[in-house]
Amino acid sequence: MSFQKEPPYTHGTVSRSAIVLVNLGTPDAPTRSAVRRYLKEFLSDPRVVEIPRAVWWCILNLIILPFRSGQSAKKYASIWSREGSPLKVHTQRQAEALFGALAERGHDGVTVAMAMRYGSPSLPEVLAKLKADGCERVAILPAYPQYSGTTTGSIYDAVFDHYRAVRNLPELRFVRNYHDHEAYIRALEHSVLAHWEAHGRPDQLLLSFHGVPKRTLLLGDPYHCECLKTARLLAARLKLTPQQYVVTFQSRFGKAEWLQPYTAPTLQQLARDGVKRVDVICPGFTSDCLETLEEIAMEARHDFEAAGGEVFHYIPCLNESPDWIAGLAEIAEQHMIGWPTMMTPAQREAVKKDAELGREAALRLGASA
Ligand SMILES: C=CC1=C(C)c2cc3[nH]c(cc4nc(cc5[nH]c(cc1n2)c(C)c5CCC(=O)O)C(CCC(=O)O)=C4C)c(C)c3C=C
Ligand SMILES: [Fe+2]
Ligand SMILES: [Fe+2]
Repeated sequence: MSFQKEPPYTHGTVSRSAIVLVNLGTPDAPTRSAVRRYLKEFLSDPRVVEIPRAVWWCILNLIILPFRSGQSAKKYASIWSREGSPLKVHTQRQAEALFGALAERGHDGVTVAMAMRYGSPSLPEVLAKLKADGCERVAILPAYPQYSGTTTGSIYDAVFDHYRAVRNLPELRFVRNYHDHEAYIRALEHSVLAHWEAHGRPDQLLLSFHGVPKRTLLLGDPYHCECLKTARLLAARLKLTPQQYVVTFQSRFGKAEWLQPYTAPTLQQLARDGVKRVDVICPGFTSDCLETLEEIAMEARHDFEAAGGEVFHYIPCLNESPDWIAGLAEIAEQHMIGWPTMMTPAQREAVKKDAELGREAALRLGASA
């Protein structure tokens, strides 16, 4: 292990602060080879699949990647937009809107960047760029409201791994979760109410969260409890009785038991039980993506209708809704307490000048060494 060469510390610099909005990641293109590259990186993360490495290496490389890459590529092709993968497009727009919202709240000196845990732009490249730009304070804001070791925990790993080689570290803050944050629940509530105002109310509201292996719950992962709390808080805001909503888990992967009840069989059962209209919301996803647009809005709709259900509504993710951008700004603000984010133009000028002085000093030192 060797540390990076860095410019010498320049005393008295008014440095910058940054928020990094981090999402899961997505392939670069809806093609077999791009999906394979993405799945290989994602599914090689020991936080995601907790199977002894040698055994998993064989399963992943000999079975999963050869078969799943092509199948998933077809699914990605069905949701791909002209601008690219919906997950990345929404995360980028959220970052831009968050920058605007923070500026409006007076946090002029704050950079907002987006990064992907897998694929691009990668966390290491984004964190390195922030350092090069003189950011000495970094807050990591995962796109996941509910904490899970498989997602949020893995972002912590990637951030720490990156900084292992850095000598002069920034001040670091992590948003661990916001499953019960007032601003998040409020944004969900408004999104559901707006949908019901436009389209009327369903017989049942189904809240579908991404699943994880049941084993992770038994080993202490709080994800399941946080999903249930989100659901309970949202149902209370919507004044729903326990009979009017159901919580399910989707996207099961492999043969092991995952969190139950599963989304698709529940929808089929609801249809068989005579539920005519169901509305589905996916509160654990803050951006629409493959799992919501294909697995829910296409596949799950088909499952419900094929089992006799009549009307299926998918309520979109929070994406760039003004309520959610305000929510993100509130959450970010709470993690910037104590940061000198309200820079005057003179202070910003000083940042630039100090950075130039630092570079010049580094060059002089380099030349005389
Ligand atoms: C193999 C195990 C998986 C675990 C554990 C897991 C947890 C998990 N994932 C999300 C959010 C997303 N997952 C997405 C896609 C996706 N997830 C898995 C597997 C696991 N996820 C796979 C193999 C895939 C790829 C698609 C496929 O081949 O089926 C996505 C969408 C990405 C996109 O490009 O649109 C998201 C978002 C959470 C929140 C989570 C645990 C809480
Ligand atoms: Fe997933
Ligand atoms: Fe899926």
